[in-house]
Amino acid sequence: MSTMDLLGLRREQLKEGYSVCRLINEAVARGEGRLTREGALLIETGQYTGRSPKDRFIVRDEVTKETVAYGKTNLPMDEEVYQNLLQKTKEYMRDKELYLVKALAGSSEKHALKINVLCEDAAQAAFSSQIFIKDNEREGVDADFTVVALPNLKAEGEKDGIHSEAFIIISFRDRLVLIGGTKYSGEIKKSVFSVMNYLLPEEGVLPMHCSANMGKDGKTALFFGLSGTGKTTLSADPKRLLIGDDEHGWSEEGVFNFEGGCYAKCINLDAEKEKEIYEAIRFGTVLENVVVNDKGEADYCDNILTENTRCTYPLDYIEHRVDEKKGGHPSTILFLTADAFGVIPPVSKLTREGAMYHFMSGYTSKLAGTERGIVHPETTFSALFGEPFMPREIETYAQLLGEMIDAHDTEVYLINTGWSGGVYGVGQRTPLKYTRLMVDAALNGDFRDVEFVHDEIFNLDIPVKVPGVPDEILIPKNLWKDSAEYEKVAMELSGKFKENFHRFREVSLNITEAGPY
Ligand SMILES: Nc1ncnc2c1ncn2[C@@H]1O[C@H](COP(=O)(O)OP(=O)(O)O)[C@@H](O)[C@H]1O
Ligand SMILES: C=C(OP(=O)(O)O)C(=O)O
Ligand SMILES: [Mn+2]
Repeated sequence: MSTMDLLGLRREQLKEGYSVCRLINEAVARGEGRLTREGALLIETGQYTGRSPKDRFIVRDEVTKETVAYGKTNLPMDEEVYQNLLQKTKEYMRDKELYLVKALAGSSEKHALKINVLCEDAAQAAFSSQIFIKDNEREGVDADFTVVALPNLKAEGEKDGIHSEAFIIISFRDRLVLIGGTKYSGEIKKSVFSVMNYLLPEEGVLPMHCSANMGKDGKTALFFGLSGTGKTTLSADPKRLLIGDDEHGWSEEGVFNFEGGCYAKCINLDAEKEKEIYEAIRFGTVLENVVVNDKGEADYCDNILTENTRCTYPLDYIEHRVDEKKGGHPSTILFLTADAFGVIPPVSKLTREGAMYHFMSGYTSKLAGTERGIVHPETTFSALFGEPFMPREIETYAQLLGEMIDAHDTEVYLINTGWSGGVYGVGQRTPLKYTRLMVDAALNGDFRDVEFVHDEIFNLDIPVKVPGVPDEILIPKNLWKDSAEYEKVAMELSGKFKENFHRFREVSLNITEAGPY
């Protein structure tokens, strides 16, 4: 059965081939949003201003029951519950017109997925056109995967066998994503990401929650990190060319972006410190939950609606970019972590085993806003720096990374973009300008001739010099007033690492021993 038939849709219901300009005009005419002084489309998403992991399900079927790592992050949904919500979705759409956005997930000819996004809101259709790779020339309505985004369709929680009025359901059998009850656009992009992350390992491709850019020398760098750790901010660098800010695949040909646009945070956005992003906010950009006054002026410091304010713009709004959205095999990988305890060094070099250890651990903090219910930084171990988006067993991805970094001699660093010197609330987040200098040093090869000191708690090698950065901030202990307190907090965190790593029983001793002592 075709997806159109499965959804009970007739071709006349679909508004297809609309330009972004037209979608934005319609969004304004329909009262979904308004234009800011810079011409960006501002929308408010209401109750849901971040992702809702408890409402995201993968339908359990004959194939997924063997291949999806069901559990706390990949919540199973029974066929019956799915059929009921599919039926509700069909009824809801019966007499509606929907925007059809044809797009590609993946800038690789070989590994791209043809996707259709069906939206009830013009604003979400504009978002989808900007975040994905446009594929307007494609004829017909067939696609490899379809996403249906119906923010105004609310489920009935327990009565429907789910937890709230929101649902994000992925069916791999029907090649369908159903989203209802939430207007947060991040759900659309991250569900397509999850789909790619399930499909690609079967093609021998490693899907990654990372940003990517390229130096003037043509060398590619990847920045892995959970939300809020700096993927988007650090990869938008005028000295380098941006490939993408969030989702990439690593294949036999190199690195490719899944997307055609970026989804940047706007909170405290500063015209000088984050110039590239600031200047990307103009006509065609979709702003979510930013506070804008009657004159159309944005106040990026206002977090009254959420800490997780966002802007979406196509990659070509960034001046320094790689139009093909592809790069070679990465020379350097940076794992970004936001340590809320202030004990992880701001930059350290990882051995091959250390890289595997930290990739599987994915230690960081969940920062406020991106997930429902997170108000303060909360310690978490999110394997692969993106566990919520990875449907398969962690080891599947880790093994692929190991093979890739071996084959391409990739150097790996751990960068703490979080707090340094004292527990959360006391210390301050490492200043962005210093993190940028540490990233520069790693990417320029400046650490090749520098001495390293060994961190005796975390088993990390810390460079003693970074051009432009005061030496003393490189060693966390220096920033603590009370070194006994430092030791106590560091040992506690080291214990958490070990406790977490117990989940990986099959892993080789070399990798386990590359973690904290
Ligand atoms: N040292 C730092 N490194 C990176 N980002 C920082 C730093 N200090 C503060 N920030 C802020 O943290 C946020 C990082 O978010 P972002 O780059 O969107 O992360 P991601 O893309 O990984 O979700 C930005 O708002 C940025 O201004
Ligand atoms: C969009 C999200 O993530 P990121 O901040 O990594 O882009 C998200 O987690 O909803
Ligand atoms: Mn980002």
